[in-house]
Amino acid sequence: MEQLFTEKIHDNLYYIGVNDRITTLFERMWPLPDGVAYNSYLLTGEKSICMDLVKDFTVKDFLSKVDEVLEGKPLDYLVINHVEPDHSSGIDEVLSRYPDLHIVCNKKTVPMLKNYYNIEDNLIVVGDGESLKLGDHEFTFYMTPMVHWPESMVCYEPATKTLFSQDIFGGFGTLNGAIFDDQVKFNDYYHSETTRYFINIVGKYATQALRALKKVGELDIETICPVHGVVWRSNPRFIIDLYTALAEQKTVPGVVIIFGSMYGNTQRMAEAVAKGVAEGGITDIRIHDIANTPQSYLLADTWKYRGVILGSCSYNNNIFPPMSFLMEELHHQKMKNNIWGFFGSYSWSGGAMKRFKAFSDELKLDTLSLQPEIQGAATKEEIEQLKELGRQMARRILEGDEA
Ligand SMILES: Cc1cc2nc3c(=O)[nH]c(=O)nc-3n(C[C@H](O)[C@H](O)[C@H](O)COP(=O)(O)O)c2cc1C
Repeated sequence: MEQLFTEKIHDNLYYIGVNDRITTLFERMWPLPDGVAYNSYLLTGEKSICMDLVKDFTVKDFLSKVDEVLEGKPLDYLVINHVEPDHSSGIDEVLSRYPDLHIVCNKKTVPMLKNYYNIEDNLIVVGDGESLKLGDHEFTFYMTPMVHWPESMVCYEPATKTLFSQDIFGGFGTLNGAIFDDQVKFNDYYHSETTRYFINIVGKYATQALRALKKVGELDIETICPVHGVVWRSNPRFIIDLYTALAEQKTVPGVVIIFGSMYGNTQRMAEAVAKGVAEGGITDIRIHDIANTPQSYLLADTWKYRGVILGSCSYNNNIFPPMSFLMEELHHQKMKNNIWGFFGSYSWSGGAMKRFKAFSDELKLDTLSLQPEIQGAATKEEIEQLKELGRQMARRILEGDEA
């Protein structure tokens, strides 16, 4: 069991979240090498109000924290900014402890609460830009649809300039004793875990995220309380700017090469391409074997690097299946700021290169003209061609930098 602690954020506002060090894959897909926190917040005063809940198996710790702050007083309201079960599946136990609890939500949340939890009573429905007084606290709600669920909203308390931002501004990683941005070395660890969280969870809704960030950016904010990751009390602008840069997909002038290879021939081709990229003057180059690297990190690097080069062997008249899965996810991401390169290998009638071409055409990708398709083991001349593909990519990236 984790060390239980609550933390005062300011007068009448407490952190009552929990760390999950047990779940190894977020949404059963995205690796959690250092767990994740489910943040929840408790406001006290004339009425007690909880902002979002926690995942069902952590609810016992959560309820202990509620007890610690409320000292036997009842919980009056629960604001559900987002129904995703990592923030709501503890609700049955919370309701059995506090049966008179009223739930504040929006109209899209109502059918979801019925659908997941058979909850229909004691609901207070708020709309976009609407204010609501609960005891001596007053909140304004803003809808942020599809960031990253349809019913997602944020809740702002003007009196304290506090934003309860649900998944927006969240990141992977537990909170290790400290909860505030000024208590952690954000750039050492949380930065990459926040970036990966954004790309894996929110990335495919980047357009909606930009819309939400614009709305939120107009508020006068002193504290941001997200449902994952650190609480921003010293420099909330930092996380707003980081999320905005991610939503705009600002790429760096480097190249990621992702290859799929069963017997090593395509891997050797990837090494030759990388050599060409390096010869072309690019210093930031990553190579991933698609079979060894979780999709989560592949998506993070394709989002990050301006140059993306995919290479694959053929498999049953098609492309290597893990590459097919990656392309399906990349299709959802709708990335706009990359330069793409492709190479394929085959032995008889091919398959990989056809898929790459269809992918590039369908998404109207900015693709390099040289697209080597190589039978079996690459010859000396073909290795030179692969290096030229790398050099072509480097030229495009560096030209772009000068422009
Ligand atoms: C199970 C399997 C299925 C394959 N399917 C095809 C295919 O449909 N068309 C083709 O041209 N080559 C096919 N190949 C051949 C490989 O694409 C070819 O051997 C390639 O050079 C393998 O590259 P690698 O050494 O990087 O794994 C297949 C190979 C295997 C083992």
